[in-house]
Amino acid sequence: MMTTTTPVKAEARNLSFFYNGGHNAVKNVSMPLYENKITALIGPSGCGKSTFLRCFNRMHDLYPGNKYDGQIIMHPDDTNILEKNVDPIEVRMRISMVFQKPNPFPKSIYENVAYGLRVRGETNRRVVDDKVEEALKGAALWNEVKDRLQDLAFNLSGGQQQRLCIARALATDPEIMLFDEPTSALDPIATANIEELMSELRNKLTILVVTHNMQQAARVSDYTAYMYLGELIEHGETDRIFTRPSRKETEDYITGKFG
Ligand SMILES: Nc1ncnc2c1ncn2[C@@H]1O[C@H](COP(=O)(O)OP(=O)(O)OP(=O)(O)O)[C@@H](O)[C@H]1O
Repeated sequence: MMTTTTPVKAEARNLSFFYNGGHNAVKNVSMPLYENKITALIGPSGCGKSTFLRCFNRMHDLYPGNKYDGQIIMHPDDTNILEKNVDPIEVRMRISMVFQKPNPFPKSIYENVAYGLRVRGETNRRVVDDKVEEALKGAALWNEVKDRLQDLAFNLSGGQQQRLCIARALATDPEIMLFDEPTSALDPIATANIEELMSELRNKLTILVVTHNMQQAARVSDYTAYMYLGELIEHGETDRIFTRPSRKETEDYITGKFG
């Protein structure tokens, strides 16, 4: 049984985010990500789920004029990853991201997975080989690609490409993985594979996943957060959120009366 003593891996503290021009897409959100747990973010289109998720790996830094307010604290080191003096590249090694559509680089399967290690400056061939193998195994793709590591990544199926992107994200040993609607471009079988993989990955890292699919949130997550108009309406254990939500807005959304 889960208890309130579950360790917190990271937490948003009074986090707000403003897009260039001032649009306030995330409003004063405080929320924990429990360690070795999957937290699902649900809510109607445009409520700020992706914006919130992208704060965790400083994706918004890539566009000038965007502004964060508040903190995202990583534990156990208590680093506020939004601090100006924290290197966003390092943050992205610790907190990696998998996107909605598989987005492999126009490189070989091997080089896709080795990418983060090369960025880190790893040149030892043996070390890179081992890491690539480990990451592909971690992403349940090794058996399918071990004899064709030099093939172009684009030759893989959509579901394989998404697992390759997970392997690429795993290669730098992240502590947290962010998934932004990771299965919305995939068929039901590839979706089931990714969901199973997420459940396994939870044993070694912490996951935050945005999903439109409430069945998916109920199936894969330990905690669920419901967002609306940039605000966090409710956060709690998934079983409770889906059976006994404490806010009327959450109930209306999950029962399909709204959104
Ligand atoms: N690059 C951007 N510049 C300005 N506003 C943006 C930008 N991206 C998103 N927004 C706005 O921020 C708000 C939140 O968008 P966001 O994509 O985070 O919502 P979402 O809940 O993930 O939606 P969806 O489920 O449709 O993906 C929306 O009002 C959106 O129009």
